[in-house]
Amino acid sequence: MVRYNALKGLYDIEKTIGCGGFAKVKLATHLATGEKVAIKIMDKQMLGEDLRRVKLELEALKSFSHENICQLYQVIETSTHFFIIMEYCSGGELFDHIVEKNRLNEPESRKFFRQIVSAVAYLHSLGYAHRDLKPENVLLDKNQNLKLIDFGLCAKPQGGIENPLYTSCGSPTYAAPELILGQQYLGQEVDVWAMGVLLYALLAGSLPFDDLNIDNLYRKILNGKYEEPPFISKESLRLIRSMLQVEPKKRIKVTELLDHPWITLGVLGSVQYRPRKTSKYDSECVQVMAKFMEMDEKLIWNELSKWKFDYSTATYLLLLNRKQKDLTLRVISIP
Ligand SMILES: COc1cc(O)cc(Nc2ccc(C(=O)Nc3ccccc3)c(OCCC[NH3+])c2)c1
Repeated sequence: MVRYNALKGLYDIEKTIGCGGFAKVKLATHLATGEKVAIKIMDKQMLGEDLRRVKLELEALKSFSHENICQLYQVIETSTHFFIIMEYCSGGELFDHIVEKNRLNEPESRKFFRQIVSAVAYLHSLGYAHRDLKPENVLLDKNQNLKLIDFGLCAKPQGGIENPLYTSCGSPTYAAPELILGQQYLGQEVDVWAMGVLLYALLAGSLPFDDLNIDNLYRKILNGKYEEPPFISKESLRLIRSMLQVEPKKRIKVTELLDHPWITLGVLGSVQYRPRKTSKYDSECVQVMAKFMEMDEKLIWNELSKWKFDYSTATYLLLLNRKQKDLTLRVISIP
């Protein structure tokens, strides 16, 4: 196991839980609280011009605080590496959950899709588009709450989300027609298309557009035709159809999804997308830290409220986590 000096005394690395492109993700323990975290480790040499993307993603992650978005805890930058310490989503990938059950019924699909709508509406409200929504980037925590991950392709167009983007990115299977055609596009419209693919995957247990040959796949996406399995209800198919509109302007808007009849079926109200309450001062957690750091509470909060995403930020957020799980608040040692 490679040892990283930057993590010494702060985190204990256990195993690799994911790797892609220029990064690997490790399961680790935050030593001061004993809580599990995920650490995305990137070798700067291998990043090349992706270094700019990493910095964009970090700026984005620092501004996100939402129940259904994997939480950033700490950023450590050395001369050779970036370490992004994040929420550990112990329920693994939604994709595996769908495969395991073959497909999900409508109520379970609705529960997950409401959380996706909440997370994407929140992102869009901050002027960001995810641009790489796919089942592999949708994880679950141990209570089966959904967590969006991997904002390496997220974008905040200059001048606001209404302005077009040009970079073609994301995975072809979930890519909207305008992305494939290399046309300028709106991030939020591309996200709605990908949400349509996700909802289809939840209900059908398969993908609406799939082909091993990339040209056939592109043709199917541009054609916008897909199989409508008999076991999916008419209402569900109507909602999917409103998202998988080849013409971006004909596609339903995220704001229309918030109180869509399919989304609110039964007693469920419209989808809310307000931020998590972590930015609120929690005296119990601050007191626990103050006691162990032998510092004045006000001084601690003074530092914490700067949101430096240092080890103290990680400790505070992880103590909040423990409190929300009704676990004892303990700090073993803060270096
Ligand atoms: C903001 O959230 C981000 C941003 C980002 O750039 C990368 C990640 N990556 C993560 C975060 C957490 C996990 C994780 O907890 N995975 C896991 C846990 C238990 C069982 C199986 C997986 C992660 O997993 C990597 C593989 C997922 N495709 C990646 C989060």
